[in-house]
Amino acid sequence: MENTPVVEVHDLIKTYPGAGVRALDGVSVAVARGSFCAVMGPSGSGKSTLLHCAAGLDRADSGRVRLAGEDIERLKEPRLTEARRRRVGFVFQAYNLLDSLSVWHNVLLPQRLAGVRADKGWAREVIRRVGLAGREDERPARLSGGQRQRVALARALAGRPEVIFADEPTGALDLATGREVLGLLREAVDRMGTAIVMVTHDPAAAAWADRAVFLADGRVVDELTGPTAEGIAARMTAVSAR
Ligand SMILES: Nc1ncnc2c1ncn2[C@@H]1O[C@H](COP(=O)(O)OP(=O)(O)OP(=O)(O)O)[C@@H](O)[C@H]1O
Repeated sequence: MENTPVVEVHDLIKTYPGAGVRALDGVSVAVARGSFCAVMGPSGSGKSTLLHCAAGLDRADSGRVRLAGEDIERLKEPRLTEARRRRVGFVFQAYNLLDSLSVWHNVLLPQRLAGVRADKGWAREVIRRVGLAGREDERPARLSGGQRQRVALARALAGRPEVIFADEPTGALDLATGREVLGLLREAVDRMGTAIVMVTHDPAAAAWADRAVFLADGRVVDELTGPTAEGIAARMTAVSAR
């Protein structure tokens, strides 16, 4: 079990209704437990579609999706939602916090929705780890972009997911704030053993990952292990010129 990839997709094909081209055209990727994988590629190459299908937020037309060894493409609702809530955390570019709730209640919301008893001690700990101890009662609207993304990360970590899917998590942040958030994602991998799959356009952000996978026209066309920002930028130029 320990050696099973935390995310494994095989030969995913997806076409959106009405769209002529395949958003995913036979994608296979495996992400090791406790590792950090960046997904890169030109606009429209299928990055978000891959993330959504791998996380069980959307269904591919065909292919296999395994989360922590469980075949999720066969699961019907509500079991798919349950599997997602049990195994997966999400961080989005737009934070997706509820302004009507405090930081504390935003962090606990996924567990409330799942109807499971929240681990409040752990929630306090992850809020501390993202640097927001003492801000639990505040509303997200009063926080900066970087602080809101820290709340979103605490919310993702509070359920002890095996993997966090992050879609452009630093896309709305300035450089320095983005770096702080990437440092926290890296810490979640190194200290908590959470795997992260992160879609990004930014080579400097992808360089925080252990591995970068490159998509073009719905296919995996390249990958780099132990990537540097320069190495990634060079590959991106090559991929975009295809
Ligand atoms: N809801 C949708 N309906 C129709 N077509 C879609 C939909 N979502 C994505 N597509 C198409 O699928 C392809 C892949 O899109 P996707 O958003 O996955 O790419 P991406 O690499 O994440 O792009 P970006 O970097 O611009 O976010 C594109 O051709 C896009 O136009």
